[in-house]
Amino acid sequence: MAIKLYYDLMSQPSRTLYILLKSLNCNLELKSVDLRKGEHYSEEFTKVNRMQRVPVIDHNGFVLSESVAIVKYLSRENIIPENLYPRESRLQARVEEFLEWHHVGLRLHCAMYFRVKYMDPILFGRKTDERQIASYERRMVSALEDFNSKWLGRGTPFIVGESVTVADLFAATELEQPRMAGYDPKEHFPVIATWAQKVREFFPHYDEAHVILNKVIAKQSKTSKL
Ligand SMILES: N[C@@H](CCC(=O)N[C@@H](CS)C(=O)NCC(=O)O)C(=O)O
Repeated sequence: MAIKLYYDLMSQPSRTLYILLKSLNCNLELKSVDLRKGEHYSEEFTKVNRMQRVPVIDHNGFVLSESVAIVKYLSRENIIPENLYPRESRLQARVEEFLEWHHVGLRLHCAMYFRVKYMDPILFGRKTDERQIASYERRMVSALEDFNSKWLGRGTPFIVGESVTVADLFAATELEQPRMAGYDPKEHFPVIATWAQKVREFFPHYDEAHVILNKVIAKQSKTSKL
């Protein structure tokens, strides 16, 4: 039986699951939910996820939201292999230590900067106050400094040691998001740039998952040059 993935490639945790599940060659059924068209508010999708958010999986009738809960479940079901989600207790704890930190330590700040600078003007048709943007940017940069020095930059190429895990994928897809609002963490943090390139090279579907995002960025830079 297939795993259905409800997703939108504009969503960071959706991209994580898309890249991960595609790389596993499992029987994957993709169910696109276009957030920009408000498809997540439809009656049909609300029946799938009462929280009206992506990503969601449906594994043989078992429906689950929240990306971290999803990767934990798929690991227990032996769908995510051990190299990406370690089974050894302490190694697994290290991955989960990052996943716990990630949501409030990194994702919150990158996502809020993206939301305030990029999404709000689109959604509400008004420009956000520059001081407000600067304040969100400061918080994001501080989070990136922590990520750069306290999770990376500790002498190993990846967040948990010598090889890629889901922790790296969650972080890498998140750090793509502020690029749409004009801030590329790779341009400011060389350690992040080196690590991000390795994560990108590891996952065969990484670029494919970022095609739409890259198109948005390319369109913006074309418009700003006019
Ligand atoms: N903690 C959730 C976050 C899910 C989430 O916030 N999804 C966003 C896209 S990244 C969404 O569906 N937003 C729709 C909305 O807020 O209306 C996870 O990790 O899966």
